[in-house]
Order: sequence, then structure tokens, then C-alpha cells
Amino acid sequence: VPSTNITKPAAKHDTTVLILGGGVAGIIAARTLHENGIDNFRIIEARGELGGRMRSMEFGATGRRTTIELGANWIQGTQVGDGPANPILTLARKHGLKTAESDFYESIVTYDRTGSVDYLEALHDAVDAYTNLTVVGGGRVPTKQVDTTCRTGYSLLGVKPRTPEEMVVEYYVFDWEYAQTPEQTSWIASSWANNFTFDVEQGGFSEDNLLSIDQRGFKYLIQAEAQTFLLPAQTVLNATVRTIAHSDNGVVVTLANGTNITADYAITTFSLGVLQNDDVSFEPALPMWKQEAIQSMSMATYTKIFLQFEEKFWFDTQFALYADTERGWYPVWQSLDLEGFMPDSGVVMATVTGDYSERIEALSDAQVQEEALTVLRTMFPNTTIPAPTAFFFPRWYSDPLYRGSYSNWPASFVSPHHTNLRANVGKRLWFSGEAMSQKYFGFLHGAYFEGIDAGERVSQCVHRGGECKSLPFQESVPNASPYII
Ligand SMILES: Cc1cc2nc3c(=O)[nH]c(=O)nc-3n(C[C@H](O)[C@H](O)[C@H](O)COP(=O)(O)OP(=O)(O)OC[C@H]3O[C@@H](n4cnc5c(N)ncnc54)[C@H](O)[C@@H]3O)c2cc1C
Repeated sequence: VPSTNITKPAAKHDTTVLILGGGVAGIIAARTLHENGIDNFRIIEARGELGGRMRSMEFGATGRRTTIELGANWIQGTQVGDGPANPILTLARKHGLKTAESDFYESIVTYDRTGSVDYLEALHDAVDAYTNLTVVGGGRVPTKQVDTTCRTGYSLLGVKPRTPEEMVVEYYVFDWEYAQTPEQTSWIASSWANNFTFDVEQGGFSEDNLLSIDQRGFKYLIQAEAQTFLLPAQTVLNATVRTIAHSDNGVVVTLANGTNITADYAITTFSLGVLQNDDVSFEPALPMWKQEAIQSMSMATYTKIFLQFEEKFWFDTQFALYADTERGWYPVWQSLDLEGFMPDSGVVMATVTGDYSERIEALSDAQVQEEALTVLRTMFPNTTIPAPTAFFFPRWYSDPLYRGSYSNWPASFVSPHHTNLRANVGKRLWFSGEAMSQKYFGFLHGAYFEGIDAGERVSQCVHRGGECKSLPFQESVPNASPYII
């Protein structure tokens, strides 16, 4: 039941705008309010620091600690000449973030169940196949063809991986980015997500990926940006939201400790996973059109498994692939112990995604460590590999503050679903965050642009004395070609 505070029309609220979540979207929404002359807002954040899924930690044996990134690590798509810049790159430049260029397709070696085997040609074929997939997928937009999965797309283009090598190179080019399989992913939306970020001819930033190697953590850039405008009183840390009550008169947010905070408007930036899992409840419940949209988008999981060893025994490239007979089994290995990265750190990491992330989160650390070591011993049959000096992996999927890593667009998520996912509910409750971005879902820059958009819209509401320009929504999502049975 909403607090009586907000049912009284003239009630004075604690603040004008509550920004729920202190990740990139929340901080940029706050900055946008500030730029629009609105400083009567508060960011409510469950953790003890800002940054959200930009999250780092100190890792390694005593005396040999390195900052590792548990979440976002790359600026994906940078800038060509004076063309459009990824806004995360702009922040990185502004705040002097230390980065290194990732070379996914040249600084790489390949392994299979017998050890080192060169199948780089298959990798280059997979890169070409993926480029073709995104060009043809993108071409379905102007011709108004129905969406389908990337698996269908690949098959129509004659790409049908069967061998462990063919499967792992496809995995690397595809799943390692979307954190789900081609079967689970929209052909059309993944094509434009790729093109709008990486393809300069389609308005993208660039093909490049910059890895943060800054020992202050990648999060430093957004925390430093927050410092430029945010006052301590505008941030409430260690405050977990349990309930968001909304009505025509405002919102009441109830925290886990029982505190109520009232506001004229709320912008939630919680991850799609949080919205899907009822970690936060809405009163009244969100309308069905909103719930259908939330449950129809996918939350994917991308898991980095960090191992530190006394001595480096592995490849001298940035990346390595491991082709198992089981697609998705510890397929991508990334070395941080390299000149220009984190030399002498002794750190190598494996990545698993999607169902394999969910699988390992249900295992103990010791079990996952043993599986990862077994793979390394297969890759390096002539090396005696000791126990690591440190081991860690984050459990994004189980974490009630995230419930996964980032959103991914499935083929069954149609255009009106997206419209409904972004739409405000009533005039008081607004939605932001990476998953709401049509062009850049999943990316840091998606969260950034959605933060600006929500900040601008709510600023308008405030300046027009409650006359908001609502986003469109549809009560129900029709079938474009209904079945005749
Ligand atoms: C493993 C991983 C790798 C990634 N790699 C990249 C990459 O290389 N490049 C890239 O561009 N993007 C990457 N991403 C995606 C990127 O991190 C996200 O798109 C972006 O950080 C999302 O920002 P946001 O503000 O939308 O959400 P969030 O950062 O999730 O912000 C929401 C905030 O809400 C808080 N919160 C949640 N529930 C509650 C509650 N009940 N009460 C109070 N607070 C709550 C959370 O703690 C969080 O701080 C990666 C993400 C992960 C997890």
C-alpha cells in the first residue's frame, strides 16, 4: 500500500527525483538533471560505491596484487578521426584512464584436446562469416523481413559448424560478445548492435576495443565523472531498494532497513535481471504490457575466471582458444601477464558465458578451479602445472543486484516489446539502464545514452510542472501475421 504521503496532492516530497542505482546510467542521469538545473535528487545505491557493473577488485597472492575487472573491461568501438566518439572513450580521455589495445584476431593462438594446434584460418573464416551475418541481418530491416535467430542466419549463409574447431571459433566471434548462443540471439538486433558500435559506415565508433588496465579500476572513469558534479548529500550508499510505490502524485521508495523516501519522480536503472526476478517489487504491480516486455528480453551472463600462478607457462599472445568437443567448455583464455598489459602479474583468465556461466555458479570454487586446471593441462600436455596462487570468479547470475551480466535481444523480442520496455509507467516512474537501449543494449555506452535520455525526459517533467512527455507504449503486442488455424 503506498504511503499516505503521496496520495495527498500537495504533499511535499523528500526530494524531486530518486535515481535508483548508481551505475553508468544512474550517474549520467544525475549529471543530466544537474545540467538542467535540477540538483534536488538522490542516487540510491545498494553497494558501498558507485559504478555498478564497472566493478574491480584487488586479486592475487600477498605481495603480488593486481586490479582485475569483474565486469565491464573494454571500451568497445572508439573513434575514427573526428568521427563520432564512444562517450566512454571521451570519459576515459577526460579522466586519464590507462588502456591497452586488444587484438582479438591477430594476437591469438589455438589449442584443442591434443595441445597446440593451428586453426587460425578457421578463425579468420569465422570472422568473415560473422561480418556477412551482420550485413545480411542488418539488410532485413529496410526490407521489412521478420526476425529470426542468428543460428537461422548462419545456416542460411551456409555456415554450419560441426567440428570442435569450427564451434570454438564461432563461439569466440559470437557468444564471447553476446554471452549467449546464436540460437538465443536475434539476427536483426545483434546485427545492428554490432554495426552501430563497430561499423563506421553505419554510424559506429570504430572496430577497436580498448582494455582498461588502469590500476584504479575501469570504474575510476565514472567515479571521477561523478566527482565533477555530485555532492555527498546527493548519494545514499549501502541502501537496498525493496519496494517502489508509484501513483499520479509521486513515488515512495522503501529500503531494506524500512526507511521510506518520497519523491516526485523515480528513474530506475536496475538491471533487466533485477526487474525480471522480482528483487524489487512495484506497487501497484507493473502493468502486463510492461511485465511482458521485461520478461521477453534476455539477461545473459559473461563470467571471467581468474587464475594467478607463480610463474607464467602459457602463451605470449593476448588470447588463446581451446576447442573442446563440448561447445562452450572453457573456450577463451586471456593473458594479462604481457608487456603493455599487466606484466609479471601471473594472471591468466578463462571466460565462459550463458548456460555455462549459470552452470559454474552452481559449483564450488574448488570444482571450477579443478575444471579450469584440467583444461590448462590439456592445452599444455608437456608442462607440469601447479596449483594457482590465487583463484576467483564473480557470480553475476546469482547476485541479487544484477542477476546476470548484460541484456541480450532474443528473436522473439519484437519492436513493440522494446518500445514497452523503455516506456514510463504513469508520469512518475521512468526506466533507464543498458537494457533499454535499442542500438547499444549490453554496452556501457548504451547505459550512458539511456542515462542522458531519462535525465532529459524527467528534467522536462520537472520544468513543466508535471506535464511530462510520456514515451509511447502498446497495451498488447500484436502478431504482424496472425495465425489462421
Ligand atoms: C562481466 C561483464 C562484462 C562486461 N563487459 C563489458 C565491456 O567490456 N564493455 C562494455 O561496454 N560493457 C560491458 N559490460 C556491460 C556494462 O557493464 C553494462 O552495460 C553497464 O555497466 C550497465 O550500467 P547500468 O547503469 O545500466 O546498470 P548497473 O551498472 O547495473 O547499475 C545499476 C545499479 O543498481 C544497483 N542496484 C541493483 N539492485 C538494487 C537495489 N535493489 N537497491 C539499490 N541498488 C540496486 C546496482 O548495484 C548497480 O550499481 C559488461 C558487464 C559485465 C557484468
